[in-house]
Parts: sequence; structure tokens; C-alpha cells
Amino acid sequence: MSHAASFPTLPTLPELWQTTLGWQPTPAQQEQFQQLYTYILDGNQRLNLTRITDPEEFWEKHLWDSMSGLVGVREWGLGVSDCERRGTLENPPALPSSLRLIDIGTGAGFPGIPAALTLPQAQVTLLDSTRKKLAFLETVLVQVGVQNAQTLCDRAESVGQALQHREQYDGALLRAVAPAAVCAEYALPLLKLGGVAVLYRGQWGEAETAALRPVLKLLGGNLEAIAPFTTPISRAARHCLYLRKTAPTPAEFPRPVGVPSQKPLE
Ligand SMILES: C[S@@+](CC[C@H](N)C(=O)[O-])C[C@H]1O[C@@H](n2cnc3c(N)ncnc32)[C@H](O)[C@@H]1O
Repeated sequence: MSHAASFPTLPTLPELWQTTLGWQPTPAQQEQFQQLYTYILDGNQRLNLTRITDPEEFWEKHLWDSMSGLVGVREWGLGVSDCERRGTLENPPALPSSLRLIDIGTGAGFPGIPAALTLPQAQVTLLDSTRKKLAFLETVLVQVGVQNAQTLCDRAESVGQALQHREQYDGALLRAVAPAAVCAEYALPLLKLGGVAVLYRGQWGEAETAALRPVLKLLGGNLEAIAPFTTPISRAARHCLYLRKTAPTPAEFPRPVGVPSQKPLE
């Protein structure tokens, strides 16, 4: 890396983590967040990875935002087909000891890399169709010492039809990838029964919920929870949607590459 010393330091903000998400990184995780930030800033000089480079903005819009959906994962459980086992933040359901997660459209590694760093029991697949971003992420994983994540260069539509991936994941994460109905078509085929997809959305309202429900029914999913958040610094609205897979997804989904986004299910 060039000029490592010239990169800014991330804020730590332990109280803000704690009061907003009931969680805060350990000192080792904080150090890894700092390394991740530094390597992404460095990579940004060659690749167009993210517009968010200011330390406070990076903390809020990449790290805090990624963790907002993962804290919910702790609460709602993953790979738990019996919804009775759903827990609370104080009394979370046990996560499976080997958890398989897929970050669909990971881009610069969000939320997948924070997931790998903070869920050591998970194996995280970072899926994206852009090879040069993934080649960069592979170096970042080595540099930051992330051993429980690997990259996969493909389209979500193809991966969802591949035997080695279909119905293999306990959880799927999707942030800033596509409209909710498209995300659902990408994610649900990949989940085991009982698995959960976390859709990171900005504004979200009842009309969107009403439009999404029939799509989920087609795909074998159920909208189990919507967690509203306000980002702690810029006070913007966020909603994390938790989609539970409750029935096998029909074989026709996901449809061929490009079709889900060109003709979203309704
Ligand atoms: C706007 S970026 C978001 C990246 C990251 N999730 C984040 O929130 O910072 C969307 C990413 O999704 C990837 N993507 C979009 N559609 C995809 C598909 N069908 N299969 C795989 N990757 C896809 C793009 O290549 C891009 O890197």
C-alpha cells in the first residue's frame, strides 16, 4: 500500500454503537475496521469502489449501516426453521455453529466483510459480477486477516440455479443492489428452509410492503420483520427487512440473467 501513514483514522464512537445497536466492536474488530478503511481508501485511488471516504461518513454509511442489519440477524436468528425459537437482543437464539452467509452484490465488501469480521462462526461468500472489485477484495481479505470469507464472481441469477449454491445458505445480505422484489428473487432460491435474507433499504412504507408480499409468496418467503433505524449522525431513515424462507422456491426462479431486473415479479 502507498503512503499508509497518510490515511485518516476512523472514529470509534463506542457509546453510539451501544446506544443505537446494543453492540460495539471489540478493540481487535475496531482495528480491523480501521485496516479495512485504509485499504479501501488506497484501492479507491485505482478503482472506483466508493464515494464515501470521509472517516465519519465511512463509519456511519458503511460500518454502522452494515452492522444495523447484522444486529437484527442476532435477534431474529438464521437457519431457524422453527420460528418459535426467535429470540430477543437480550436472549438471542443460538446461531448455527457453522453459518453460511452470502452477500449478494457485495461491491466494496459491504455488508459482507463486517459480517465476516464480527460473526466468526460464519463462512461468508462475497458475490459480485464485477471481477476487478473481487480481485481487490481478495487482497483486502488477506491484508485484514479475514479467513472466513471468500469471493465468488458470477451473477446472482446464475448462482441461484447452481446446485452447489441453491438452498445452501443460512442467510443472505443485500444492500444497494436492486429493488426489493428483485433482491427477493436473487436471495430466496439460495436460502435453506428457515434461512433469512436481510434487505437493507432506505425509506420504506406500507405500500412497498403490500407490493412485496405477493412476490414473496411466489418465491416461498415471508416478510418476518421490518426494523426501522435512523442513522446516528446524519439522521437518515433506514429499514432492514427480514425475509424468512418458509417453502421451497419453485425451480423457475431466479429467472435467466437480466430478467429479474427487467421484469420484476409483482
Ligand atoms: C451499488 S453496489 C452496492 C455494493 C455494496 N452492497 C454496498 O452496499 O456498498 C451494487 C453491486 O451489486 C452488483 N450486482 C448488481 N446486480 C448483480 C447481480 N445480478 N449479480 C451479482 N452482482 C450484482 C454490482 O456489480 C455492484 O458491485
